[in-house]
Amino acid sequence: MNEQISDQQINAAGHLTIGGCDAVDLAHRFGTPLVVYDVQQIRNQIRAFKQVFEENSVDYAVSYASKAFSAIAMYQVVAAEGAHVDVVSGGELYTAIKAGFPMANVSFHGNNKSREELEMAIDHHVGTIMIDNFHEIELLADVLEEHDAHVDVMLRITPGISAHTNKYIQTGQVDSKFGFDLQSGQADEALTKVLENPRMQMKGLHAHIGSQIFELAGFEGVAKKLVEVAAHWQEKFNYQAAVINVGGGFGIRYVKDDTPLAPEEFVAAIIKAIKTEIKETNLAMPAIWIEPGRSIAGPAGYNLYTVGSRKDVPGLKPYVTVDGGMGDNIRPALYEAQYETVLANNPRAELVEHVRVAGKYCESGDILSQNQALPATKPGDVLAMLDTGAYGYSMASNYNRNPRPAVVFAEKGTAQVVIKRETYDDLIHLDEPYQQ
Ligand SMILES: Cc1ncc(COP(=O)(O)O)c(C=O)c1O
Ligand SMILES: N[C@@H](CCCC[NH3+])C(=O)O
Repeated sequence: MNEQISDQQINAAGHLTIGGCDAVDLAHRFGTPLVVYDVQQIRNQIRAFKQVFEENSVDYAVSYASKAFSAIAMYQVVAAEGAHVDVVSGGELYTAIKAGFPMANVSFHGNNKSREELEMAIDHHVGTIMIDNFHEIELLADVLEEHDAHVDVMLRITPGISAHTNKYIQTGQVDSKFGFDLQSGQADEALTKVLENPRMQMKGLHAHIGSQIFELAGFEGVAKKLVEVAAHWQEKFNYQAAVINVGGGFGIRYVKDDTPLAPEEFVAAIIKAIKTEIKETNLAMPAIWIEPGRSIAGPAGYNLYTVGSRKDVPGLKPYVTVDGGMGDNIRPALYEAQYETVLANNPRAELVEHVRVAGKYCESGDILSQNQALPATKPGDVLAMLDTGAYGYSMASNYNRNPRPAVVFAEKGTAQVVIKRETYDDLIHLDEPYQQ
């Protein structure tokens, strides 16, 4: 029996529900593979983060890292909940613009923003540019001059902290492609350049140590480090940081063995660490910004699949194959990420076997789960993979020319398509015949 499914999520028919909608009905109505978000859960997590700051009387911004899942509908929900967003590309920015997201609450990240992307940000009055490197300082200075514009900026520093997580998703260690190095004096040099430029308003400093982190120490360490840098900048440059942004990375539970604190508990510890450190300095308490992506989008998302073929070989774990796979969720193949999967039409059914949930892609590594306990299944059954809302659809591909799934938002018993399923015509839409 899966502990991630509460009794309230099972309806009278014994089916899994998502946002009050029957998951089997959703699969039949919209087809599979299908990505479904429980919108209330997105709202609840944003509210939980905001509440921690409010209870601690700290000026703050909860800035949803939209790389976890970007869609017009998602920006609308985040805006309605009064959170900010961070974007990392012209495409995410464009989507936020089309959603009518308040541009003052957008932060633009990225370690190689192009001139066109920076121009787009300046033209649309993006709130904050998160400067990552010296090339960007020059490029932004040029764009601001040409557009006769001003903008708030923050400097991303590399805090020199190796977070305890998969090495592919660590970002804060000294040897990282992101941000200004501290020890070699690059961060100081970057600050000098920004302070010299009257078109850049230096708002504060940022660091992000990685993703899917379970341990408090990394977050407390980054909080402490950022205050140290802020104190050093005040002493050396007489510069007062108005904002300290500690990034995101709060780990979530995917499988039974994952036992993270609740995401908002990480944030409470960060606030405490910053408050404690600030007392050791003459700094005024800055605003604290966080950038959670996974913890807002992840637990709210479900991938629904229909069971098709099956392969049994004596002595080997069976393969139960579904109609999606690495094209809609690359994380198991890329990071050996693990998920829980349940039978949507009877999540409480007795578990009778351990199987591999295989995808339909032409790749041996396309296994969504290596060891999933399941009840008896047959072709046509609907499986629901849990906690797929972050970095699932957002990293989806058209490998094997499979169309990407539809995305549905479910709330209070109503379901709406927020991203249509791709069609075969969508797949060839950009193709041009070769004139040979
Ligand atoms: C700068 C920055 N902020 C926030 C995030 C969001 O991280 P997560 O989804 O783990 O909360 C990332 C991704 O790791 C990031 O690079
Ligand atoms: N895409 C990664 C996280 C990277 C976060 C972005 N810096 C994942 O699925 O876990």
